[in-house]
Amino acid sequence: MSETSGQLPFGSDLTSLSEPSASVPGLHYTADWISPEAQDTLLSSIDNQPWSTQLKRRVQHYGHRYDYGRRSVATTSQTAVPPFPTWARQAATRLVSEGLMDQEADQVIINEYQPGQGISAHVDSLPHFGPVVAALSLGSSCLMDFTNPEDGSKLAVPLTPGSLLVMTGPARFTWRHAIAARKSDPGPTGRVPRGRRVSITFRTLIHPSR
Ligand SMILES: O=C(O)CCC(=O)C(=O)O
Ligand SMILES: [Fe+2]
Repeated sequence: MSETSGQLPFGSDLTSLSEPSASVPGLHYTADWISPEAQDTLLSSIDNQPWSTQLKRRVQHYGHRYDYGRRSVATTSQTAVPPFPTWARQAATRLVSEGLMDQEADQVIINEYQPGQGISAHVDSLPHFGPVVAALSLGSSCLMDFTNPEDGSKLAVPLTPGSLLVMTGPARFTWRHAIAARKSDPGPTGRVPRGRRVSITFRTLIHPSR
């Protein structure tokens, strides 16, 4: 794999991608972190939540709400933010027991992407979130684009359903991550159409009261 750029193999046969960290220091990818059955169960739990389906890009927070517009952790609406459901607590505990997070996550965000939707390049808020960010992918695959603003290095990481992506060190603090707003991704044998993707991101808050 190229050190600074390139596209990893992407397609239905992608089962053994194991080292995007070879190119992005601090990035750890685990395919099949949860089974297909567990993915179905999680998606059902998420889909049975009584939240709005009217939002263009559906977002749900647990534990605390982070307001991307204001770049702050919302305090006024704390009571409107549900505590972790059991499945989120179990996953947060597992992340610690497997040594992937030092501290148990106390904030979870769920993002839903319909084909054509993405997320612009960013670093998760440095003042608000701790040193490890872990994202679990459900539903459709997609490519996540990592860019190092210091030297322009790029890497596209395929996120397959059931996979876990953990960002630490430079991957967390320096590199930007993004998902292009498009309906398909380039693959080795042509375009790979996207379906609905749901991600669950686990983070720790540095200042929960701010
Ligand atoms: O959808 C994802 O996997 C990533 C979401 C993300 O980067 C974020 O909410 O900060
Ligand atoms: Fe992010």
